Order: sequence, then structure tokens, then C-alpha cells
Amino acid sequence: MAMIELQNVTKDYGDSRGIFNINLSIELGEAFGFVGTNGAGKTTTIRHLMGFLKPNTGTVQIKNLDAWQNAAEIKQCVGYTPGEIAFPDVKTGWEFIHQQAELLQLTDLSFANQLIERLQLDPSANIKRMSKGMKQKTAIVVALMADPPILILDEPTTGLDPLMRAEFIQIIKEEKGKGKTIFMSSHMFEEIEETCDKVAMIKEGKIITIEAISSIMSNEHQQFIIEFSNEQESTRFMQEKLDSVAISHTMVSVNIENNILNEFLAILSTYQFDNLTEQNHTLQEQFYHLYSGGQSHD
Ligand SMILES: Nc1ncnc2c1ncn2[C@@H]1O[C@H](COP(=O)(O)OP(=O)(O)OP(=O)(O)O)[C@@H](O)[C@H]1O
Repeated sequence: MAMIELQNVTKDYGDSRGIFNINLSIELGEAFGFVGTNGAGKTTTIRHLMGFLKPNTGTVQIKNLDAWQNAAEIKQCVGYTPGEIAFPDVKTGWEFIHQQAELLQLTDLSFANQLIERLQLDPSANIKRMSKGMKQKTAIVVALMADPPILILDEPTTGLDPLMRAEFIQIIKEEKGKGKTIFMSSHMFEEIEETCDKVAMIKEGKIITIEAISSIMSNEHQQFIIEFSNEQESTRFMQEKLDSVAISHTMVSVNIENNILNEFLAILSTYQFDNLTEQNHTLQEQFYHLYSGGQSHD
């Protein structure tokens, strides 16, 4: 069952800015990562999920409810951290936490207290004087404290130091273990690798790939960087029917399925090259490959 579903969603801000024909489906209990460069369209997509934006075309649904029309109802079952945290007019972290608890009709703050302790947050601090990391921690506590079945997190670890980021990852793993459906954008590839089942990459407002993390990390394909002896050789190699991307005038990144490895090596032996290195299978490597290659997933 899809808990979060976007079908053909477009929000066109003009000048090729916005999001275009977005299709995403996040199943019950799935942790789904969302990555892309600055301005790629992550926050715009997430704001549609929260019913803050109405799409020009297409449908956005959470638990089969229209995200725009049923925004109030949806908020009761979604924990959300915004990309840009702006607190209402409250003095302290505690005041904000209590105010949000009241809105959620939450009387038991024991989980909030556990999170506060684990994230080493001092909620008595003046909210206006809080550092970016402290504000982020406060937003995380509020998003998670009512134990909602769906978490929508827009770059939740921005501003957290490495220790706190590790603690956050642990918390998210535990939330996933409870069966939560999680949609999380991030610039941190490792945290998506560690927590998510699937990842979608967005580039210039369009989804360029959706893949299982396990398949990205698997050894079904290999990624090589070849440094050719000169530009002519690299240009000639780019004509081969292989999944290649030029990194520089003489360097090429190539994705090779294991079953054509021998064929690839035979082809390569007809070229002059100075260096051949195998890359690790990581989300970061996949991201660079697709971003420079510009594959589309319409
Ligand atoms: N209200 C708006 N009016 C006009 N353009 C907008 C508006 N909101 C966003 N955009 C543009 O839409 C594009 C996508 O922006 P968005 O904030 O969704 O990107 P992002 O992937 O979240 O980026 P970042 O990683 O920097 O947070 C950008 O080109 C942005 O300038």
C-alpha cells in the first residue's frame, strides 16, 4: 500500500524552475531518500506533500488523502521537519514543544524527553538565540514526539555535528524498525545509505532515477574510471555502446554490468590509456555518474 504518492506533479515557477512531472510512490514501512543538488526541487516536492503548495497539475496523496485538500487531517499522522526552520513567536524550546504537543493533543511527553536527552538538547534555551543545530534538534523532537506513522524530513541533519548526526541516524533506524514510512531529503549520502531502502534523485525539477539502495551498493555492476593517453582516445571510446560519462577531456567514468566485463576489457585493450581504477559502489558515486550523465526517468 502506497502511503505517499505523487502522480505527474508539476509546479512550474517559470524559467525552467520548479518540479516537472514528478512520480513517486512510497510504500508502508519504506524509508525513501531524496537527493539532488541545491535548487533541484527537493523542498518544493516536500512542501507539496505537506499541503503548503498546490500543484499546477497532478495529484499528491498521503494515505490516499489529497495533500492539499486534507492538509489538516494529514498533519495529525505526519511528523515533519522543514528545510528552513522558522519558529512561531515563542520564547523557549520548551514553549514551542508544549505548544506543538497541545496542537497534536499529546499529553505524554516521555518520548519527547527521551529524544531531548539523546540529542543533548537544552529546551530551556531562548529560541531566538539557539544555534542552527539546536533549532534542528528542536524540530526533530517535535516531528517525532507524537509517534506519527509517517515522517517527512527535509534535510533533517543540517547543522548537526557528526556525533549528533550519528545519533539521529540511530533514531531513524529505530523509527523504521517500528514500521514507520519515512521520506527524507538529504545532502549526506551516507545517512541515506544507512537508513533508506530506496532513493530518488532529482535534477532540474525532474526525477532522474529511482533505485533500491541495495542495488546501488551491490556488485552486479562495476564502475571504472579510465584515464586515456589523449583526448582522441577518450573521444573514440565515448562512441562505444557503453554506459560512459566524460569526466574531463581524457577521463571517462563507465558503468559495466558484470556479465559484459570480459567484453569491456577486450574493447579497452584496443585503446591507449594510462590508468584504470575501480570505484566503490556508493550512492555518491552513482549520484556523480547520473548527474554528469544527465539520464532522465520520465
Ligand atoms: N516560490 C518560488 N518562486 C519562484 N521560484 C521558486 C520558488 N520556490 C522555489 N523556486 C525555485 O524552484 C527551484 C527548486 O527549489 P527547491 O527549494 O525546491 O530546491 P531544493 O532541491 O530544495 O534546493 P536546496 O538543496 O538548495 O534546498 C529552484 O530553482 C528555486 O529557485
